[in-house]
Amino acid sequence: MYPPQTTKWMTHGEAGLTMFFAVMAYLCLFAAAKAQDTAFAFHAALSSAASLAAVIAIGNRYFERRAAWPREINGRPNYNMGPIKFSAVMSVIWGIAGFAVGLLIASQLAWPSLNLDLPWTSFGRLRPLHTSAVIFAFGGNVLIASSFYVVQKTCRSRLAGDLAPWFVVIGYNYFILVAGTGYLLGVTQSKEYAEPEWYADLWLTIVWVVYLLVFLGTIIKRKEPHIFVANWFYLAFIVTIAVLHLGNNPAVPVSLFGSKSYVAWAGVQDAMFQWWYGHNAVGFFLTAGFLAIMYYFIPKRAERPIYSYRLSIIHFWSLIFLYIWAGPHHLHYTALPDWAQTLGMTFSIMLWMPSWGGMINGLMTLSGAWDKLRTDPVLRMLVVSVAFYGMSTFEGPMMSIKVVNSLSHYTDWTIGHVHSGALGWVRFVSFGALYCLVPWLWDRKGLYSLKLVNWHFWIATLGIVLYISAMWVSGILQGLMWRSYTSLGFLEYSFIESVEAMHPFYIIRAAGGALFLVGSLIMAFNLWMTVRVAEAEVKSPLALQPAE
Ligand code: HEM
Ligand code: HEM
Ligand SMILES: [Cu+2]
Repeated sequence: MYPPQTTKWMTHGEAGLTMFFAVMAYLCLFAAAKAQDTAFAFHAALSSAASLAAVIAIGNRYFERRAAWPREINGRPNYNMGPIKFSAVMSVIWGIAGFAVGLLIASQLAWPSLNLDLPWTSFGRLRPLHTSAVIFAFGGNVLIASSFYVVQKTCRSRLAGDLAPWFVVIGYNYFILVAGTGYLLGVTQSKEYAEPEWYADLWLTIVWVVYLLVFLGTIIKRKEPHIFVANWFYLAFIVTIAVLHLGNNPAVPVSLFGSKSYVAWAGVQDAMFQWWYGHNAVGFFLTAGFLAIMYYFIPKRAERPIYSYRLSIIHFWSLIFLYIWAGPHHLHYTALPDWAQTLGMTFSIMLWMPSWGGMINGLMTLSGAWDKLRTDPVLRMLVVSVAFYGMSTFEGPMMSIKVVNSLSHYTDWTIGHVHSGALGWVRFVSFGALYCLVPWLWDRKGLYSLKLVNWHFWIATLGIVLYISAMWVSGILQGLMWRSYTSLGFLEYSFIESVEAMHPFYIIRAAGGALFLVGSLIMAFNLWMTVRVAEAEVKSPLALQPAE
């Protein structure tokens, strides 16, 4: 916090960060000069420029800010909303980019000539760009923005740290920029959902630790005795992602000045680490974090208390305990010992129960307010997301059963499962949260247009239905074609015949993706107009300015 006197001083954070970035600017410039490959040179030069920009930005902020800020505004803590606004805007931008790349790779699978015969635009490089953009860039920003909002409001305390929250949101988005441009340039450590190379991983580690400190610090100085359940889910998300990131990514760089590294683990241990990570990234990034959103935004929007607070606590502990063990269901029928596969399957089946407990808790929160589904499309989006959550957490345990997996694995069925969770659950709950957050953050009475939310809802829902039903049919068809034998024991179909059979479904999927993208453009327009023209919340002209 700023010292109370009116003479202006640099805070420890401002001075420390300025020095840190000044040193970084120099070191990165040095690394760029010594670089062994062009991608590394590019990233080092970019980081040097970014560090310099950070020094200038911190200096500017110091000269322009006041000497001291009020601790309270109208009897409420001086909440820090600036970094949240930044993250919310970034999430929409990345979301649209990620969906557009999704549509492009979907079209490439239908019409391979769209690969353009260039390395930068090939499916292999664009696919991780898509997955990282939608999961980490869109999803990550929604999670950071909403967690910073929820933790402040439910703890009734301003975000811990002064520059630290800004460091988290800008640092995180810088990580995404480095990761994404790296994929296009062919930099990857070839671990799914953990593709960024060692230097990007190190940077993310620093950012993530600061994120944890800001979140914990805010909880520690809370004025509310109770820690609301959403914060438990956010905390599990932050802590577990840190552990997963550290466990999956130890690597030895070939050179300190080159992008290539070799992962420390080898063979089946590497596979196990990778899917312990991959599965729990689903469990703690795509599930726990968004469940936190569910537990705050649905009650808030429906103006009802959580159906059962006790169930939410049981939901929390059982979910985090069971998720951690289920990773081996990604490695059925591989070199992984059979007992480990069976363990993964068993825990996956058990996982169905807490998942549905959470779903029921979310849906039943609407008891007594069901009529709002008719009038409030934002609430409808939130509730339908929970229904999709229920659907994909029924499908997942089913697919983890070994005999079912022997059909579904390697096929589009998995892709369908992913997108029913990703589009139906993760995206819809995020859209709902953004529709709530933007008017709150910019002090608007409401959204620019609820009608447009309604259009978004129906267009996107149609897109999801087209996407996942096409993948179910093509996945099962693929699986059955691959395992069908003639009476003489030969394979009935060549592989290329199964590829040909997919063509119509890939077109349907691309159409579904296009609809989903159109829906999100409608959302971006609506949110933009909300900030620009929607009626502002009436404020007293004497109201104090919040510190951002
Ligand atoms: C416009 C919407 C979208 C389209 C058209 C789309 C399309 C695709 C395509 C074509 C693939 C590659 C499938 C393959 O390799 O056979 C893919 C993979 C993937 N997408 Fe999307 N996607 C969309 C939105 C999303 C969203 C919102 C998420 C969010 C969380 C997501 C997460 C993933 C993941 C995790 C994979 C990898 C799946 C796996 O390896 O099993 N996608 N997507
Ligand atoms: C109880 C909950 C769940 C269980 C037990 C479960 C189980 C499974 C299984 C068995 C697979 C297929 C593995 C394979 O054959 O390769 C899978 C893949 C996947 N699931 Fe789930 N799932 C659950 C929920 C979810 C949810 C809610 C999401 C998304 C938000 C999700 C995202 C994914 C992704 C991204 C993959 C693809 C991983 C890859 O191969 O790249 N899952 N899941
Ligand atoms: Cu899994």
